[in-house]
Amino acid sequence: MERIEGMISDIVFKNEDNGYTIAHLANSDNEIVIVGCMPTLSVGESIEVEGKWVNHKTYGTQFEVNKFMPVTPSSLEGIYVYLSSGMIHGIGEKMAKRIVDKFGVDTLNIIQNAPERLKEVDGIGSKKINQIVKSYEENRELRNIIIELSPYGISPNYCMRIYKKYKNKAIKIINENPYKLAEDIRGIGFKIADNIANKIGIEKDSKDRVSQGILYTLNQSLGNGHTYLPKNILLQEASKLLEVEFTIIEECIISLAYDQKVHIEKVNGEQLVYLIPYYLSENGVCKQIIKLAQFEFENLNIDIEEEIKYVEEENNIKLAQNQSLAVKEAIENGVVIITGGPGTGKTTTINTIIKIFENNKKEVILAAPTGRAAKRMSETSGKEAKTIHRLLEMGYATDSEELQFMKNEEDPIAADVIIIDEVSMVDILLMYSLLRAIKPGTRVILVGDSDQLPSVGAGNVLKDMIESNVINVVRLNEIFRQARESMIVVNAHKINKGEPLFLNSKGKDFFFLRKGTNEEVMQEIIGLVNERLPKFYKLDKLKDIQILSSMRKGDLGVTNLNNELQKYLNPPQKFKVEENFQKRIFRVGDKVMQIKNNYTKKWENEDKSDSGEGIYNGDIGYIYHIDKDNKKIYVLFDQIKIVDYGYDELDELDHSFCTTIHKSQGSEFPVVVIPITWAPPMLLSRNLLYTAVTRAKKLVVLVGDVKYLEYMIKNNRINDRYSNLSYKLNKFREEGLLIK
Ligand SMILES: Nc1ncnc2c1ncn2[C@@H]1O[C@H](COP(=O)(O)OP(=O)(O)OP(=O)(O)O)[C@@H](O)[C@H]1O
Repeated sequence: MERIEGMISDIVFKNEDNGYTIAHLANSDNEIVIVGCMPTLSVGESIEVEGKWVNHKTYGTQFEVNKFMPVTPSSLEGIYVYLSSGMIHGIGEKMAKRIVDKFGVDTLNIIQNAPERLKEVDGIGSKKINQIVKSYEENRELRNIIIELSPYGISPNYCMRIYKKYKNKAIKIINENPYKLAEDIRGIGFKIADNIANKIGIEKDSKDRVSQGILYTLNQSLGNGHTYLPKNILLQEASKLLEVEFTIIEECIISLAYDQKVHIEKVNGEQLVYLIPYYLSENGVCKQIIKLAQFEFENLNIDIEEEIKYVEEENNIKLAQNQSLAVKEAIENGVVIITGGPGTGKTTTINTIIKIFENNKKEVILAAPTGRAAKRMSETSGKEAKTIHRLLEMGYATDSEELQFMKNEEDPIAADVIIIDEVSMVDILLMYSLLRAIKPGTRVILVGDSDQLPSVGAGNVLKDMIESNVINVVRLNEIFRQARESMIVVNAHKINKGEPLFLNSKGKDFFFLRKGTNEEVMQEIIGLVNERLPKFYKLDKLKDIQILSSMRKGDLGVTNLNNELQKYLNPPQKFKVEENFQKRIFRVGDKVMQIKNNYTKKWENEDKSDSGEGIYNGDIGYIYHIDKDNKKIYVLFDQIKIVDYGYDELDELDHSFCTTIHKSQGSEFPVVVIPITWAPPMLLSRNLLYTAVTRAKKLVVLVGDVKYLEYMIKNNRINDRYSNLSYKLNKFREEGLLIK
């Protein structure tokens, strides 16, 4: 039996007769679906459930509840979480437990009114008491948040997140607009915010509530990649959420449009509703691409054929017809897209383009959407490549607390040619930020593989641009001899075409190991990564091998795989310091991943002779040192960058012995191991398999049941995204604004 604690964020179904309930339970790790007899459950309630994971044929992985019990936020657990949260200097988890064991519910009262009594706890002397009292005072705001929000069922853990986000403005913000919590705090949904609003006395059909519900619905849809929602879909979704009539929602949509919070666009008689930044970005991308593409360049006075020949001789290759075409298009046009799968010569083409421009004294700048993709581009081109964020000089403007791009139309990037790699990962907002910072006259070359997973953020930018037929596109479709020898490359192309794969050819680099149950798959993966692969291929088990899973939850999901793999790949040892944090163990030597962009996170090398800023979503590092006294974990990224994380920043780190396929986008690893087992159909998709397989450079090992592999190859149901970019590019062209 497993136990999970969390807060009820949604009740999906309740049978009033027998109490059978389906609900969402959210905690700091994730949100899960729980099912069982829980007749008294209400949204916002903190509970602990006991039961087991099951796979439902239609609804996927669920937690079947045997027993559930309420957790009162002001209970000992709450006080313990508050004390051990890292907010109170001088108290760690063990000390917090000793204090709570000693004083129980009276703990906070003792700290405030009789701190001397803390001496009754082992390990606390006068110095520590002073520290505790001082930070207790400093934490007045957090305490107030806990007191104020506890009655709404918000646990201290969430209070801490709220505090971290809003600091001392928290109470004011929540009282003015409790719905902001749903937008800003991971794990708090609209329903919980709505619960607070309800208790504050906000009416069900009040304009504020309905407007917030509409904005929330649109914000949620961004998570599915949509840049807008058709009005009829928005009405349905919002009325499900708000339980009010369509007419009220419609009125509020109009008034939101009037207040310039949303934009309503009519397309072929249908109304589409956008959040403003997404509307501006979609239009902005169209306009800017047009300007860049329409620019009439002065003749470079070069013989392109000769230039290509020169580079070919220098590198002892002969470009394929489409590679030469790509080079020509790049030289003659303001904008070109070069697309192709693995091994089709994108890198070779980019390098030829760079050489020709540089031979002609043109300044070429390279960039990619992630740190890892930029690093790889630097390695393959031998020339510095930046992240797009760095290229756009993300930073703080004077008098502003918001991070923004310093490069824009007023201060554009100075370059003759800008080449962007891995464009499939660029979302609509970033594409607009990039294009608006490029002045007409600069050539833009966008390179990517449109069959990879689309960007995490909204939009389907690369695919839409290609499908629009408005921008010059060169498709590289020849797989070169050298690449053809790799079954990884050959099979990747087969996956794309929906064909059966070549598996287990002797001496090759693509294997499928058949295993039946989840337990067998798990044991096989552990055996492979811990012993057989490192021994046979002389690999470093942590650095060279990456396990990728399509899911977070379940036996073979990322969370569980990480827990299991940690036991084998970095087991506890006497000299290895470790720290428990929210049910996870962080241990020196652990492989970890930064899970959100942190543009201002500082790093230094060991002797402090080099330093910089920025650790990005998906960056992988290793725990290097844990300083328990100062509550800090030091992580080493890229072999030189040492970054310290306070215990209150550990929600930015995940273990990464195994990561999701989504997070692996833009990265490459020598060896990739992927469990292939049952998962919800949307996670058994062709492009997820394609992205996972193409991350490997030397070896792919799939472990599981071949029937799911076959299902994935056939399942080409790409989750459609609402995006209007392709349509708009065409519209502009029809109106004569774009000369192809
Ligand atoms: N015109 C060519 N003639 C012969 N070999 C080529 C040619 N172009 C590329 N190759 C070779 O084909 C292989 C794949 O090329 P390249 O690395 O440029 O492709 P890519 O599309 O960037 O691949 P990936 O996405 O897998 O990195 C390399 O070994 C490269 O040397």
